[in-house]
Amino acid sequence: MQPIDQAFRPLASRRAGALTGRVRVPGDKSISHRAFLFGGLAAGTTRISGLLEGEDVLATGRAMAAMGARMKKDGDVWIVDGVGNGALLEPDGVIDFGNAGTGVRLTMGLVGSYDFAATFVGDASLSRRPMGRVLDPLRLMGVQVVARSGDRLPLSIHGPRVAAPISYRVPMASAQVKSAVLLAGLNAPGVTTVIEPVATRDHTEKMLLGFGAKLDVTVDAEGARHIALEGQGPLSAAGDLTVPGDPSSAAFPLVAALITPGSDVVIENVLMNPTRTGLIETLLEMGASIEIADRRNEGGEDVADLHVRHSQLKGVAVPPERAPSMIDEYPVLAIAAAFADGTTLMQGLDELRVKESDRLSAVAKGLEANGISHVEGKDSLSVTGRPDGKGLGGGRVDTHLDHRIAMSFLVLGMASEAPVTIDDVRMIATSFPEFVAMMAGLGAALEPGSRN
Ligand SMILES: O=C(O)C1=C[C@@H](OP(=O)(O)O)[C@@H](O)[C@H](O)C1
Ligand SMILES: C=C(OP(=O)(O)O)C(=O)O
Repeated sequence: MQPIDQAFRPLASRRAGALTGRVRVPGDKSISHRAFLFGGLAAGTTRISGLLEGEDVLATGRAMAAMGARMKKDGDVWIVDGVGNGALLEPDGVIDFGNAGTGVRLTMGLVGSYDFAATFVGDASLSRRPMGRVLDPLRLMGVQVVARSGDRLPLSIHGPRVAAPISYRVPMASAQVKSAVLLAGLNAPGVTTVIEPVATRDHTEKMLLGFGAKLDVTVDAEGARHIALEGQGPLSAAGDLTVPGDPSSAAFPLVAALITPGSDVVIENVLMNPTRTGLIETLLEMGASIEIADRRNEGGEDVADLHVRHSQLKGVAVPPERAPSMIDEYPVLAIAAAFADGTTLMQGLDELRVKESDRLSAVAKGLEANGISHVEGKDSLSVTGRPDGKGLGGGRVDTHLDHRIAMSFLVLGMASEAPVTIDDVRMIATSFPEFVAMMAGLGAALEPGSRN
């Protein structure tokens, strides 16, 4: 049967020998969203280099422009003129965030403490994802919400005349929820505190400090982080801001090189913030040859060049407490595990069920279609590998509007015995528009696939 959406663009990936060369992945997606958000909010001009121009981040840029920020490009640099803290304008129309969970959740937080209405929509994937995790703390601050049942998009919010600062303990490991509450606190009088029992990526805290916010982080006896933000203070433009390479994008050429015999690849300028390096740690435990070269600090973040060579991997148990530092990397770790000697056990994966797709189920179905031995649990996945790749591949993978499922299974096809086809390549542009060209430049064979 023909797919209903005639625009689906299948892509096939087949084994074509070693991957070699030097590459630079695009800017970090989390930092790029925040660069547009904080640059658009802070008074003055912020010049952003290395910004990821993926669809998710551009949606955040458009949202900030709809609320009064001005942005333009000068060569490779984005120049953002912000409105000043507390001075966002009511958007005229509906704000469309497409596929972007980070974009919509952080922006809902940011505007939640404004006495105006804002309406948010997204694509079919985003409209299935839970928004209650952000709306619940916003309601405590006095925000009115009209949402589809189950707190899903499309939804409208209207902030109170004066938002109440709150102290909020984040019930799940989520940097998006932490950030949404802090951003709402920027326009509330007094101190808003987020208590984070499990540490997640810290870009919001670091960048808010860089923009001059008064923010204080302490750790209690149980190890929970308390992030206290003083609301309604001035935010001033950060001047020049450089976005380092995205470790979640680097994960794809990294795993592709590890599993494809003869490969030797350097990935330059990768963010090495410890809240983001769980995949590298895990792959090193699996026996990966990854040389972390030229560690340096750029704009307040550690970066390094990763020199990766094909390696014989072995299965490991990934500790569940590592999940927040590699949450977006489990799909591609499952592909690395398919080539490891023995079984790789991944636990603590409940959050994977509420990403762009139910990633636990999407990965398991993709592994199934390609002859990879695995067990899917409620919040776990174990994968048993075939180091020679024999008998692997030959399947067609449903990507469910999920860029990371698409890229992970294309990486599988680079080393499996039979080719792998994904149903649709388009979502890759949300986070890594250069992926297909970059991988082809390293020697991968990617070509249009058949529609059925
Ligand atoms: O704050 C961020 O920039 C992100 C946080 C994570 O989501 P959760 O907060 O839902 O874990 C991650 O999966 C997402 O890609 C980016
Ligand atoms: C989960 C992701 O993004 P988001 O939540 O921003 O859609 C991701 O990029 O893997």
